[in-house]
Amino acid sequence: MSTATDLPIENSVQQPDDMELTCNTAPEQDVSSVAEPQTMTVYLRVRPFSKEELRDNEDQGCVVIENGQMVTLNAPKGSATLKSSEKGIGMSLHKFTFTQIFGPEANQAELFESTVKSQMSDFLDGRNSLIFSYGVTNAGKTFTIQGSPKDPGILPRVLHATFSHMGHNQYEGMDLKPYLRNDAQYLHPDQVKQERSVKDAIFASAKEDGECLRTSGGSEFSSCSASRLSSSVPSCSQTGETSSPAEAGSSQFALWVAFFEIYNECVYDLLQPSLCAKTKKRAALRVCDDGAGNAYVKDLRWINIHNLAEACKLLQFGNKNRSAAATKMNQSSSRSHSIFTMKLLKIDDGSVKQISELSLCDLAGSERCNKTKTMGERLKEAGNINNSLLILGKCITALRNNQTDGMKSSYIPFRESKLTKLFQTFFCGKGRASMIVNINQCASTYDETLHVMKFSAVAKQVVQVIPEKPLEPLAPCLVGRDGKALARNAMMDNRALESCLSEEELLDEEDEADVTVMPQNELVNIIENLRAKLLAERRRNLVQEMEIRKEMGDAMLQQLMESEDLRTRQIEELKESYQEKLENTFEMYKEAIKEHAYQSAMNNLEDNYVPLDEFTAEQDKVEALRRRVSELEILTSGTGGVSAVDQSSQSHQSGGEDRCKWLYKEKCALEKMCEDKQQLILSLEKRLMELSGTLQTVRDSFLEKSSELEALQIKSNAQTKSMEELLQRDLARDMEVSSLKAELAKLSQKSPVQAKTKRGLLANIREAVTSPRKATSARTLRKTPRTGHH
Ligand SMILES: Nc1ncnc2c1ncn2[C@@H]1O[C@H](COP(=O)(O)OP(=O)(O)OP(=O)(O)O)[C@@H](O)[C@H]1O
Repeated sequence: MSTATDLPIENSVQQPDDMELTCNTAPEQDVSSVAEPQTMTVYLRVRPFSKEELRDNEDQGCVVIENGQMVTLNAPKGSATLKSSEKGIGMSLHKFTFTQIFGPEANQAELFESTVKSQMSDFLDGRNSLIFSYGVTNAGKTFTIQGSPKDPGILPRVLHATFSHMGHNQYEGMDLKPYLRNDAQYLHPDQVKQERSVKDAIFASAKEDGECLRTSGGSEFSSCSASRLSSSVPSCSQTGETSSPAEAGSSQFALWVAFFEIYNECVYDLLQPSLCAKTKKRAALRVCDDGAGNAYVKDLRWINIHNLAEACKLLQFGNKNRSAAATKMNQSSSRSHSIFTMKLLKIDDGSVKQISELSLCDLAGSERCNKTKTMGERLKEAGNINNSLLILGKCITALRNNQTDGMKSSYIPFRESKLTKLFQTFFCGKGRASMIVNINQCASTYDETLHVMKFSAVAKQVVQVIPEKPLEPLAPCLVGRDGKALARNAMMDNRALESCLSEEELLDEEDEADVTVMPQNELVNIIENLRAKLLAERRRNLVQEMEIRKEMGDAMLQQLMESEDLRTRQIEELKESYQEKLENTFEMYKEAIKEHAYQSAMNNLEDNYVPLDEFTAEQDKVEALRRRVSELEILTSGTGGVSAVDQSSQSHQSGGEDRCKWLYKEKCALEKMCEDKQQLILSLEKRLMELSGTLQTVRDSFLEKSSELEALQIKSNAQTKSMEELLQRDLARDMEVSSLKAELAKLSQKSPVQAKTKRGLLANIREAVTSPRKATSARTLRKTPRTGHH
């Protein structure tokens, strides 16, 4: 078994020729019992050339099957691939390996035996499976899935094997029916009746069509396949590959099938009887969510079948409804993805114990518009087909990328197409998917075939985790006749699904759950759960909010304290600076006052200057007077006690009293004088201050005036200069005038006419009046220029 080393589509184009694209090869492995992750199983089937193709020289050796697992693709002449490789872009030869390759000679039985059987076992053992065929149009996809009446494909063989497995243990009740995606429900007898009538109607219609088609020879698949299969194909139980009916014990089985197609992104039920009436427009079905993340087709018709013949009739009926539209490449080309789904209900004691699903999907052709020369409606179809295939490719690439790079979790666009939405569960651990790639060997479709091969190279790198036991959610939830759930496995393994889904997808509101079909108590439970979740979420949010608020409060407090500190420091600094400034100002004032006091003192000294002799004499006088005063004071104070002095100076008493009075008066006068002097000093000081102020003002104004004066001086200097210049010019002119006068005088002395002119205008007029001859000549003289002018 080789290892998976395939490169993604983008990279593989640039690989060197000798590099191989490989995939896991496990043809013989029974994967049903393996719980280990596996890469997706991808088979290749190469169909034989048709006569027309050989005639058209389509065989150019494009596809060379090297061995059971490897194939080489050689770009033929005229293909875009060859042209690109000639330009140095890409290469002309590509190698691919597959789980197993089936050449043109491989028949349907071989294919079934080697491919689908393991998944068949899964299905019969209660696990889900998906098989889809992929390839360009006309590559043999439908042939592989359905086959022909002579050569039945995988689907009839699966059905045959299933009925063989069920044997006689079929549940005949028809009152247990699949419900939603993985559940089952009990039906009322009325509902059972209804089911039967629907089935009969389909079979009646199929019978008519069968007759019609048989006569025209156009039927691809008919009930004759059933008889062919029954006679030629051994059942699984016969080959011992799956559990036999005996092993199933007392369990009974019910097989329900549905057949639908996805056409232009709309889901249509292929088992709707009304479809046979061609005038009626088909009703598109909705893809809903069952509440556990599984998509299902709402209102899809499920038919309970009991044998292969019934299954074949349904297939025939459904095929007729398929949107088979002619294209240039294949007149019977299917333009839709058709899905045939089987649901096997394992019933014990009248209740469903297990439900498994097996879907076979026949994808529409993967061709591109330019090849098919599609127009109008066909172009729209091609767009939708290619889009859903593109989304499938995207999903598979994203799955592979997420799996190869554990750190990566890119969005997987399952919800972007109906096809991938329905297949999603198979890629998320809820079932196994395998792919059968169909190719033709035609040179004309080489480029498309190469694209398909590259896609499959990516697909087979997708890892699937297949559980050993059936998954819990696959076990059914039984819904009673009243619509209430009868049993439910509480364990919902959403983890696997969530790991594949992005948050975006989980919150996708478009993904509507079909609540109308849910029983009431389940809805109540859902509401309760949601309420509990909401409460828990609110609580968590509240705690989170409180924590955030606390954090914010702490941060703000810290910030406030820091700013408070800063402000206190700033205030201290300001206080200090102001204090300093104040002290400086105070010192300045002190100095100024001192200076002023000194100046005042000096001025006073000058004013009150007294010569030294006078001052000494005066001082002596004052001293004498002071002595006398003190004597007198002694005398006056001791009048009563000192009788001796009284007696000795009795005669001088009256004179002393006078003297004392005088001295007292003198003293008072001196004190008054001192006081006056003091007042004078004060007033002088005041006056001095005023004068200083005035002086300052005068000085300021003086300075101002000086500067003005200076400016005026400069201006006047300039004016003086200009005046001087003018004067000089006048002087020069005067001199010129005087010289001219002198010259004139000289000339007048020489010529009398000139002198006469000098006499003035009045004298001239007078002279003209007195002398008519002269006046005429003067007139003549005045006229002359005028005449000359004319
Ligand atoms: N393995 C095969 N052996 C013989 N004939 C085959 C084989 N595979 C396909 N064919 C024939 O090739 C033709 C085209 O096959 P088929 O209709 O299955 O192609 P397809 O891929 O389903 O095309 P589309 O996508 O348009 O539906 C049919 O006539 C079919 O019988």
